[in-house]
Amino acid sequence: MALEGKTAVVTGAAMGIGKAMTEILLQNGAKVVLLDVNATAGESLKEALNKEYGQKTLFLNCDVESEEQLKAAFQKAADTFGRIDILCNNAGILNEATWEKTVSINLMGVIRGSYLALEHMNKMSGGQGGVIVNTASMAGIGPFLSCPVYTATKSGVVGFTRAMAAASVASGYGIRFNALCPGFVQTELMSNIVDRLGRFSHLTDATHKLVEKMGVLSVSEVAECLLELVTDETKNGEALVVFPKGKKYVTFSSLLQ
Ligand SMILES: NC(=O)c1ccc[n+]([C@@H]2O[C@H](COP(=O)([O-])OP(=O)(O)OC[C@H]3O[C@@H](n4cnc5c(N)ncnc54)[C@H](O)[C@@H]3O)[C@@H](O)[C@H]2O)c1
Ligand SMILES: CCCCC[C@H](O)/C=C/C=C\C=C\C=C\[C@@H](O)[C@@H](O)CCCC(=O)O
Repeated sequence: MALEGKTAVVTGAAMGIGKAMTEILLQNGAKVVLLDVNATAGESLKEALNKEYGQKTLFLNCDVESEEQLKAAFQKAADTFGRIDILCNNAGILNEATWEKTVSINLMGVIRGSYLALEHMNKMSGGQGGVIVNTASMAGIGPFLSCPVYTATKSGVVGFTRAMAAASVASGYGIRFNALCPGFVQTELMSNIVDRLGRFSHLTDATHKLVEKMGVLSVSEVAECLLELVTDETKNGEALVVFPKGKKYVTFSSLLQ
């Protein structure tokens, strides 16, 4: 998929991985609608990006926990740029103390965004198709001992993404669905780890040891992998794991073989 003339929506776009995703999509010719609850960071980033890339971005203050806000944001995106071709369901938090909120944002927010995007992208209802990339985590592939609920949300994102990829093929939606599964990435989400682990804060040292063992990625390394999942039209139903040493497409064994 060439990105010139295409429009992307990125959730959690104001900082971290979402900001890097936004930048690489702009660098490759797409228009980008940034959605985030952090209006200060989002507006500031939009201004900076419009200076660098021309009027090719829109920032909308949007909470992925809200069906109403997401619905309005997708409509504004379509009204402004005429189409939605790419969705990056990236917004996410890590907080085992507020685990219901973690589920609502990380998993339910991805489902909400995917279903609302279908209304605009689905070839069976007048859309032009496209691609949806859901930001999961390496914790969505292997259990992360100090974050069981976070692990559950990311495992759910992987499962939902793969099922939607199959449903899309069977239904003729014309939309590819892929999961992006980074290891540890240097962002705000990795700050104050002890406070994020809630009842598992006694496992902070074990977590730090895992970080040391696995290393830490830059947001740019993750964004490069997003670009691959967006532009390579052979990729559908994939889970791409990203490590500091490289990347790997996960092979899932079939239960029927
Ligand atoms: N940092 C890592 O080690 C790492 C690794 C793998 C996966 N991830 C995932 O990557 C995604 C981005 O995380 P990050 O590391 O860039 O974190 P971050 O905290 O730096 O950025 C997250 C962004 O999402 C926004 N956000 C949070 N809740 C929101 C909501 N309800 N609605 C809209 N926006 C919201 C925040 O305001 C922020 O701008 C998350 O899904 C996270 O689980 C992170
Ligand atoms: C505290 C920061 C949280 C960041 C969350 C983010 O999503 C990153 C997750 C990164 C890695 C998760 C790794 C999970 C690994 C498990 O599969 C574990 O079982 C691997 C054991 C590795 C080993 O000891 O050989």
